[in-house]
Amino acid sequence: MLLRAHQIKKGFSNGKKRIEVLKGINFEVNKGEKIAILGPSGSGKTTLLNILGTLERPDSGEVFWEEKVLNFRDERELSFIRRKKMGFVFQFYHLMPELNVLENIMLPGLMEGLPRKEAQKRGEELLKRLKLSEKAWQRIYTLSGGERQKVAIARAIFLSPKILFADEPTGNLDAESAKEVVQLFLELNQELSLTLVVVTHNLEIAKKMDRIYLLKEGFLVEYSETSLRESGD
Ligand SMILES: Nc1ncnc2c1ncn2[C@@H]1O[C@H](COP(=O)(O)OP(=O)(O)OP(=O)(O)O)[C@@H](O)[C@H]1O
Repeated sequence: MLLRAHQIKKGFSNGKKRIEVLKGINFEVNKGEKIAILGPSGSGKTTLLNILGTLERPDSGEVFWEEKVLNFRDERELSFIRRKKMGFVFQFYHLMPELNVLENIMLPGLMEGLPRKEAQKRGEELLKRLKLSEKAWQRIYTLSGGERQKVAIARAIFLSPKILFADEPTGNLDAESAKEVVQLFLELNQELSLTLVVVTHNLEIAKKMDRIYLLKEGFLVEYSETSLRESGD
């Protein structure tokens, strides 16, 4: 077991009103597995992903990383796991516009103290793998959405994480680019045994994963194809 969540609860207070978003989530993912999380808008998918990725603290419940319970008060431990073991990809890429493609990809390495030469070598290898070598020196604004997302994925896997969290990674892409990005996820999963947790609204993408979870009314349920059809989500 790589990552497990037990009875996660999380709510938010907006002024006087309090909403309970996650009401007791149980979740697990094994090494090398591909998981999709589906759910209506506002159901708490991002909140859950943030908690699994140690970016946000649950109100109660536990998250286990490789069977060890995480202490959400120990920011040093959390940040170590987040930086070394986890990669993140977002809908709007979150790339640095003032840097070129290669510099964006190298950034996690440089921040971990990797010598520039080594970081550049690794960055160039990744660009080659993604068939984006000729874009290395271009600025981000000159790339298409699909290319930007591939660069974001290269940056996310720069330090060889064990798990990649993707929050609506194709939400801003046309159908063709979305297909390419999903194909890249599947290849990386195969080649690197990269564990994937993908939040998506797209059922076709979800079906490419090993398992699908549905988040609804605060609870997460594992869904089979038949029950997905029946629920209409
Ligand atoms: N920091 C916060 N403060 C207050 N409310 C929040 C906060 N973060 C999330 N929420 C609320 O929690 C609920 C779940 O939000 P979340 O972004 O996790 O949903 P989601 O399923 O990812 O939605 P979408 O599919 O639209 O991205 C929403 O009602 C949102 O407004």
